[in-house]
Amino acid sequence: MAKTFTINEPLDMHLHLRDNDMLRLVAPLTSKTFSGALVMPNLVPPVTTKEALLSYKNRILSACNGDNFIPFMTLFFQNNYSYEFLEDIKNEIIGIKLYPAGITTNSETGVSSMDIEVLRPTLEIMSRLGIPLCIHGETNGFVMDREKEFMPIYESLAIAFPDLKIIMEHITTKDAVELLDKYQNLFATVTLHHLLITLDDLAGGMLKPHLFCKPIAKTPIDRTALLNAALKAHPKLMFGSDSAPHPKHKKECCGCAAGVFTSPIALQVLVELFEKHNSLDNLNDFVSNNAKKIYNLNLKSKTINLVKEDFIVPNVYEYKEEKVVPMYSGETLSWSLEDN
Ligand SMILES: NC(=O)N[C@@H](CC(=O)O)C(=O)O
Ligand SMILES: [Zn+2]
Ligand SMILES: [Zn+2]
Repeated sequence: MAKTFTINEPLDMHLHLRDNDMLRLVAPLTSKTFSGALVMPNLVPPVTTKEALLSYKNRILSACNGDNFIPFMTLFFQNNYSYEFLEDIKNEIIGIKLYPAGITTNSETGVSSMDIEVLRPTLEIMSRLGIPLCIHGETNGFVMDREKEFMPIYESLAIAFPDLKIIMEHITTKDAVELLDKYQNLFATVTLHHLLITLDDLAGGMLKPHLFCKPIAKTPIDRTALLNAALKAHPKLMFGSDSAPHPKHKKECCGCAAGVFTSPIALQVLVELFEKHNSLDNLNDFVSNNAKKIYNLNLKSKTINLVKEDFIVPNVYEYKEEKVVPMYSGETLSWSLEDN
């Protein structure tokens, strides 16, 4: 008999759903298997108004085929948000996402300075209203050092705003894992791919554009630290795939866009990984319970069964003119979704 594993209310706490046909293509691949996901606001233009946020949420829901799925919406951080605006939008959002300008895909209108005094007015309002702050934490230094160089900024923010929940998004370093235990108000997401790959997988042999993302994959020491924290379901660490689809022609070209597309394989590979390390007992915490506690989420029940049967990852997912290549395209995974 096939071996099975059950995940209750899986959550993806860092997801890019894009818009238009790409949204129609990728949203069902998450809404089918996850109970909810924190949706990133880095559209072009970014989500900065209540109207844009609510209409994006409606477009997401209509792309989800009626699945039992909650898109947790985020707003793109700007320094000029007023108390009235944030109080009014508070119940529609799970958090606000801050990007240093130009540091990653569609972040051009992000903040041009991480100076605490510049950020203070908005962060004080968020702190008072209990709105979490999600951050893409990289400087514009040497690419392998960008996250490490951002650590003092996380520390200053954690100290200056003790009541503000700060989420270090898609952490990739041992330094970030260690910082989690230093400040009560610091939390983090980690992706699937950063638990699996290092810079070697991306660029050690033939260049693999589909593994290129920001922050870039780091060293074996970093990967081990991330993996150990995930496998023990560190209570301040949540699963956030950072599944970031880009059209195939924008990945397989000169000037490859940053982002790894993992939505359709995430749960299967997580089960495989946690099984391999004898940690399946912790997987429900890592992929659901930790996020529920950190963000105080109430969800409708949703049970996802996986079976130990081969799943051949499609070479490409397509809808109309859109084509997107998933991580592990064409490879065989050892776990599948039950109804696949
Ligand atoms: N991770 C990435 O490499 N890309 C993300 C943006 C982000 O999460 O930084 C995207 O939107 O494509
Ligand atoms: Zn990012
Ligand atoms: Zn992202």
